[in-house]
Amino acid sequence: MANRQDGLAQALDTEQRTVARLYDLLDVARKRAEATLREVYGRGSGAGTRQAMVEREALASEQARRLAQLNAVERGLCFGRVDDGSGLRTYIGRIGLRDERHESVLIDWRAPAARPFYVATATDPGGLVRRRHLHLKDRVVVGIDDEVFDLERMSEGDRRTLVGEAALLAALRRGRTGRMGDVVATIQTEQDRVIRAGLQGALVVQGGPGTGKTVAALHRAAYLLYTHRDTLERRGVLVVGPNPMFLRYIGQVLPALGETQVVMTTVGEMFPGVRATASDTPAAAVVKGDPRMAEVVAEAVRLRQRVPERELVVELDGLRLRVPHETCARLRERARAVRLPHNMARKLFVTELLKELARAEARALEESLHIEELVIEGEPELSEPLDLEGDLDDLDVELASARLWGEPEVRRALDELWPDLTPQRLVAELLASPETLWAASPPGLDWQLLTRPVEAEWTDGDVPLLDEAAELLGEDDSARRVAARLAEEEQAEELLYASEVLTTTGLAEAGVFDRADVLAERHADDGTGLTTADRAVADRTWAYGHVIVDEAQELSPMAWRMIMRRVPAKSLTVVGDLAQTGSAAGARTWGEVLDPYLEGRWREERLLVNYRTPVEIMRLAADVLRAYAPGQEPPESVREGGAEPRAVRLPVSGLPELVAAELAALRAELGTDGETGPGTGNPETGSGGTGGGTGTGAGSGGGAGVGEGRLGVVTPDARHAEVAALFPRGDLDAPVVVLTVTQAKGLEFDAVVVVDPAGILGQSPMGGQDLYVAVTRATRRLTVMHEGELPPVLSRLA
Ligand SMILES: Nc1ncnc2c1ncn2[C@@H]1O[C@H](COP(=O)(O)OP(=O)(O)OP(=O)(O)O)[C@@H](O)[C@H]1O
Repeated sequence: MANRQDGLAQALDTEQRTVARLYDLLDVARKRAEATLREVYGRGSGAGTRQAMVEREALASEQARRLAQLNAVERGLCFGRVDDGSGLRTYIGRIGLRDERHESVLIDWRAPAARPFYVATATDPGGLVRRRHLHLKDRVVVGIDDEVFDLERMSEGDRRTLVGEAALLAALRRGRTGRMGDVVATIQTEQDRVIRAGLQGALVVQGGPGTGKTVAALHRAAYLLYTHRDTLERRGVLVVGPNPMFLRYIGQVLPALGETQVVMTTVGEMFPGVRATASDTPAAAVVKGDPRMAEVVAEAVRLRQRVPERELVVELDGLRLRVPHETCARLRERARAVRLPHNMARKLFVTELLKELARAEARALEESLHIEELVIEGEPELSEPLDLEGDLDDLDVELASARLWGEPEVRRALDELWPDLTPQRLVAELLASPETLWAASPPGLDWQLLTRPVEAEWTDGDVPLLDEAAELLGEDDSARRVAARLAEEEQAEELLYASEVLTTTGLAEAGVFDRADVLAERHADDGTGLTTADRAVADRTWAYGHVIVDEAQELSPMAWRMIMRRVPAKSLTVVGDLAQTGSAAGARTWGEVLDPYLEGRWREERLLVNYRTPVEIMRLAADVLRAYAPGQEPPESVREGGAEPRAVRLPVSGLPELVAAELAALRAELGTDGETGPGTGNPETGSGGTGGGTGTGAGSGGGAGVGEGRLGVVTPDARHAEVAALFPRGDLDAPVVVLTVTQAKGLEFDAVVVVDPAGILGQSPMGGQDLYVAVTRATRRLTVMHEGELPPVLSRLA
């Protein structure tokens, strides 16, 4: 025993020396980046061409970005080591570092050389004899976990240093922080396959609750940006999540990994300038998500291209300008035939119709002259009838057209026939008009479910319709382009000013980092001061280099159309669980949603191990799954030994007391766990507080707020307000959060109280799936609160 203790102390000592050296190198790298930054600013801003200024900004931006990255990796810089049979040790960390001789001493986790750390297994160790997990608190090595693949090939000394509780389980024992952390230290082999899959093509990641789909998808984003930096920095990566709450939950993961070129959004936010705040009934959501809605929108656009029944008549200064129905119809066909979007084709229609109006004006004038039988004194009487129309040459017509364009009466008439439309106006007016809906809908579509007042707020289901409309209408984006150019110029000036301030005031350390953060956001290539992400977000037609869709089972066919437009190269990661589909408009199979675009050219990886929900809770969840999604298999849990889930019959007014008791029980549990940290028994407690900042989550450096514990109360939609009113308002970081099932999707809590399971089951045709989602959110404790009878599917709790 004494020997083993000595061996461990020795191992800790050795690792400490290595780690200290790595931090020294990190410090050196930071100083270098700071010095370069200082030097760049020191060159002054007044002198030089615009070209020189742009280059200077680009260099500064690159260095600032580097600095931001070096700062982001402070916690848990190095978390692993692999030994091969020849005695070679390779250290794995959040970033790659080289020593003074330019030799690689720390391998970035995304680099190919780091792969063995993630893929070695007992049956296929890939030449490794040992994998070691290092646990750091600040810059100190506080724990070591070893997995030995080949004891025979280890030296006696090394054998004495073997230490080990599985790093993964240690990571999983932490209390939740309310934010997702990164898991670079404990990525599992099956997840590694997902993370490092090639950039090309579409990959579906199907897996039950808690199998690490989200975590793997986000690490994949970081991996792809690292491996295909050139392409993806220019084009960006889009991550689509189910709701803003979820985006806040995962929002910390990528910055902690040092990546800032990722746009995170929801379907409801994907149309610039629109934010979906209302929701549809399940039945309306199904109709809005139906792929036939593309035809409805297209028909709605066509219906706005009108011709007058008999003739167009415009009254102007006492004259009646008439254009016959046939002429208007011919012009409409001609404008449609160019196959341009509506607003572009309008230009053609309007130009031609103005010419017709110019001729009509000449005709009307001629007629009026005839009528008045105008005889001008001293002039010979007209022997020939007037032919003002025939006398018009092209230039006359053009001039007359321009004049007519300025007449409000004429404008009104043109707008009536072929209006300039925004997507918002088209869709709002469509949904507010039963006549148009009826006329635009194919037979069999329940358009009656869609009607709503014209001023109603947007829903998630409306956004793909707006996007569809924008495609068909086309944007006259000249005003937007001018505005964007002005904004860019303004930003460049601000940057210049800020640099001058920095140069004159000197670069205080804190100032460097503040500035670095700002600069790191800026794009190095174009000198405009906008990041790829900034530009992508503002541009509906932006083509991303890669798109990751999380909780992808929720998306309707119309939402898929919108997403596919954003990624013409069809480089996609689609992450979800068909057993958790809560939206009635969502997916039943992956083929059904993807084949229309990919024709079978997608592959699927399955994640089968649940890292969140303990065995005890999963048994109950499996009952729900069997009842409501009989074809689906629940994942296998790695956690066990937790509390058995229980049911409590109570009125809602008793909830605060129940929640307080659950929280106390949880804290007692976490408090105990907090005493027994991973590895050597050293706790890694309390270093991360509330999970803001760069919470490093699993096994690599604290940040989990152990001992606090978070509890989620999950309610049916209809009872959310009533339940939420019983608790002080809490966001994700608060100890108690009240959520609907939709909001809770993708999130997790140490303890969960599910309120009114019958209400959840009955709230939509997908109520069974909703209940499955609700009961799989807990990492430790689950309580079901019911007022009436417990639904039979939960009879295990009776
Ligand atoms: N390799 C790992 N190491 C440590 N923790 C992990 C690992 N994989 C997953 N986890 C943890 O398991 C939990 C569940 O992961 P995640 O939320 O990604 O699952 P999911 O498959 O997206 O779940 P859901 O379908 O319910 O949204 C998270 O706390 C995550 O940090």
